[in-house]
Amino acid sequence: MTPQERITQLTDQLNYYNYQYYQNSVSEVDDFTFDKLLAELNDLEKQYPEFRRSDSPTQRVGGAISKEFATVYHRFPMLSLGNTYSEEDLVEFDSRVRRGLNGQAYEYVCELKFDGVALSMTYENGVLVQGATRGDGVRGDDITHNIRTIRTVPLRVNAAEVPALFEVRGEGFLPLAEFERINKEREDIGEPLLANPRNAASGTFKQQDSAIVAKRRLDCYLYSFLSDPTPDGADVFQTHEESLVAMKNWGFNVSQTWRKCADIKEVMLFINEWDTKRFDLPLGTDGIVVKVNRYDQQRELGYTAKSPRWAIAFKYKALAANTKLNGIQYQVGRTGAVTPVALLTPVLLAGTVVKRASLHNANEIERLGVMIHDNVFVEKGGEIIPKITGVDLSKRTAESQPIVYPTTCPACGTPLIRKEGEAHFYCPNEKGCPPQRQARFEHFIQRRAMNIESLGEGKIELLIDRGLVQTPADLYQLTAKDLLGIEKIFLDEETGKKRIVSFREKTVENILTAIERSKAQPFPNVLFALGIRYVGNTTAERVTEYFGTMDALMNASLETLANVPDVGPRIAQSLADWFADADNRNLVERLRAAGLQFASDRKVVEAESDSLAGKTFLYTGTFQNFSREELEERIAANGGKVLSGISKKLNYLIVGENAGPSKVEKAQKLNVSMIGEDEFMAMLEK
Ligand SMILES: NC(=O)c1ccc[n+]([C@@H]2O[C@H](COP(=O)([O-])OP(=O)(O)OC[C@H]3O[C@@H](n4cnc5c(N)ncnc54)[C@H](O)[C@@H]3O)[C@@H](O)[C@H]2O)c1
Ligand SMILES: [Zn+2]
Repeated sequence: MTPQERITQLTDQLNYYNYQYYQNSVSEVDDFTFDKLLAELNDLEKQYPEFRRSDSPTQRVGGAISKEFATVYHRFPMLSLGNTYSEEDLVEFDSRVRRGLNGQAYEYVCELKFDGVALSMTYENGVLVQGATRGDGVRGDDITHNIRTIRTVPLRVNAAEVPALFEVRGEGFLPLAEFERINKEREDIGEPLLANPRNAASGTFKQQDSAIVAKRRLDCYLYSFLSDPTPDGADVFQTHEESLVAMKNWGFNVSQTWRKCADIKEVMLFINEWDTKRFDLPLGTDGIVVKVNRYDQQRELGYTAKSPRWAIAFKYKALAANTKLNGIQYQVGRTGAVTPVALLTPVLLAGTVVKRASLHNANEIERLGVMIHDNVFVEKGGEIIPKITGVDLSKRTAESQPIVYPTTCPACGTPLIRKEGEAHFYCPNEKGCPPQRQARFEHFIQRRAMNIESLGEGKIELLIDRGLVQTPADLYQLTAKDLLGIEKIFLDEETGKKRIVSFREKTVENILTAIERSKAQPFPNVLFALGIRYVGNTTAERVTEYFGTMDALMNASLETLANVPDVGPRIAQSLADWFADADNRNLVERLRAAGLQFASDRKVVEAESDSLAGKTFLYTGTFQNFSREELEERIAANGGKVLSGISKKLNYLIVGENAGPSKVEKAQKLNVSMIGEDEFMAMLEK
C-alpha cells in the first residue's frame, strides 16, 4: 500500500469510527486502538502533507450536529484535546510549553479526565439560557431541555456575583451506580444491556423526550469558564485555578479532585496517584488533563486547528491482567436466562483482586474462542465487573479443553431452550427451577417492589429451604413462631469464611413489621413485584395508571393491552400469558386476600362527551394547556383512544412543541392527519 492509499484508508476508517461514536454512541473499537490509528495518520500526514485530505480527522473535532435538534453556534469554539499514553510525550509537551513561554515561570492544573460528553452552558443575568453539545466544535446541538434535567446544573445563580454573560463547560456523565441501576432494570425486563457509561450518557443526551432523560439521572462536572473581558478590558479571572474556585462558590458542581502542580514532575506524581484511585470515583475516567494555569499564558501558547497548545490529556491504558481460566459457572437468573461466569485464578487488577469475570453468553465464548485452562486477558473498563477480552494463544497447552456449553439447566436438569433472535439460553422450568424461584423472591422483596429487604442476604433462601414459603403469597402467612430460632451456616467458597444467618427475636420482629408494612406499597410496585417478563418499574406505572385496578388489567384483552401507551405487542403478550396461567391467578388472589394494593389512587376519568368517539390519537412534544396525563385524560373522557405508536390505525397525531421528528416523518409517510393543540381543543368542543 502506498502512503497515499494508507492515508485515504485511515481517513475513511477514522471518520467512520467518529460517526459511530458521536452520532450513534457506539464504539466499534476501543479508544486505545482508535488513538493509535489517529496517531499513525497524523505521522503520515506530517511526512506527506500533499496527501492530507480536507476532511481529515486530524484537522477537526470528531463530532457533528444532528438534524433532530436546533443548531447553535458556539461563542468560543469547543475543541478537542491532544492526547498521549506515554510519559515521554508528556515531557515533550512540557518542553514545548517552556519554549513557547520564553523563560516565563508557569504552573499547571491537573484534573481527572471524565469520560462522558462535553457540554456547554450559557448564563445570562444569572439564568441558564442555553445548553449545547460540542458538535463539530463550531456548531453544536441545542439540548437545553435535556441539560435542565441534570439536578446539579443550577438553573439560576446569584446574578449579583457573576458576569452578565458567561459560559461554563463540563462533562455530562452517567454515574456508575446509575449505569448499574439502569442495566439491572434492563436485565429485569430482558432488554439488551447498555455497553458502557460513556456511550449510554451520549445516547441519553441525544434523546428527544426530556422525560426519558430525566429518568436517567445524569450528572455533570464543570471544568471550564469563559466570558468576554470586563468593560475595562481585563480578564474576569487571571488563572484557571481562580475560575474553578469561583465556579464552585457560585454553586456549580466542580469535582474536588483537581490540583495545582508546580512542574511536570508534580504532574507525574498526580498521574501515578490517580492510576488506581480513580476507580473509587463515582464515574468513569480515562486519564488526566494537564492545563497551563495562567490565562495570559494560555493565549500566548494558542491553538492548533483541533486543540489547545496549552493543555494535553494523559490517557491511562485500559488495565489488563493475564490469568488462568479454571472453569465456568453457569448462573440461572430470575427469567431463566443462563449466564456463564468465568472462574479465574485470582489476579490483581486496578487495585482489586479479580476472581470472576463476565462472559455474557454462548456467542461471546465462541467469539473469543476461549478454552478451559487457557490464559486469558481480563480488562477493567468503564464497567464495574471485569470482562475477558482475549486469549493468550501463545500460552495454550494440551491441557486446554473446549468449553462444552450445557444443554440442560445446571440447577434443575431441564433441557435449555434458545428463543429466536436471543443470545441467551433459557431454562423453561419457570416454576420448579430453584434459582429462578429464589430470584423471584428476591425480586419481590426488593425496595422498588414490596420493600421487605430485611429478608435479604440469605434469609429468603433459608425460608425456601425449610419449606416455609413456596410463593410470595406465603410470606403473608408467616408468624413469629414459624421464624424464631431458624439458623443456617453459609460457607463462602471464595474466602472460606463462615456466615451465620439466624432468626433471633429482633430480626423476626423487623421482618414481620416489614411484611406488614409492604401491604401499603402502591399498586405499580405490586405489579412490578410479580416479576412479569418485560414489566419493569416504568411499564408497571404506565399499565396501572391506564387500567386503574388489578381486575381491569387481568381481564383486559390482548388488543386492549397493546393499546396502552408505551406498551408494545411484546409486553402485551407477556402480560396476557402471565395472567392466563392458573397458578399466577391463584397467586394474585392470595395476595389480594392478604390485603395488598390492587388499585391505583389515580382519579377515575369521568365521561365528558363523545365528541372524539371512534377516533384514535397519539401525541408528540409538549403542550401549552395540557400535561401528558391531562391530554390522555381528555381524550379518554371524550370517547377517544390513545394508541401506542404510529400505524395506519392512527387517525390523528397531535403535534406540540419540540415534537419528535421521527414520529412526524412516519406520520407523513402513512398520511396520518397532524393537528395542533388548538385544533384538538376545537374538536373537543364539537
Ligand atoms: N472507540 C471509538 O470508536 C472512538 C471513536 C472516536 C473517538 N474516540 C475516543 O474519543 C477521543 C476523541 O474524543 P475528543 O475529541 O472528545 O477528545 P478527548 O475525549 O480525548 O478529549 C477532549 C474532551 O475531554 C473531555 N474532558 C473530560 N474531562 C475534562 C477536563 N477535566 N478538562 C477538559 N476536558 C475534559 C471534554 O469532553 C473534551 O471535549 C479519541 O481520542 C478516542 O479515544 C473513540
Ligand atoms: Zn432450571
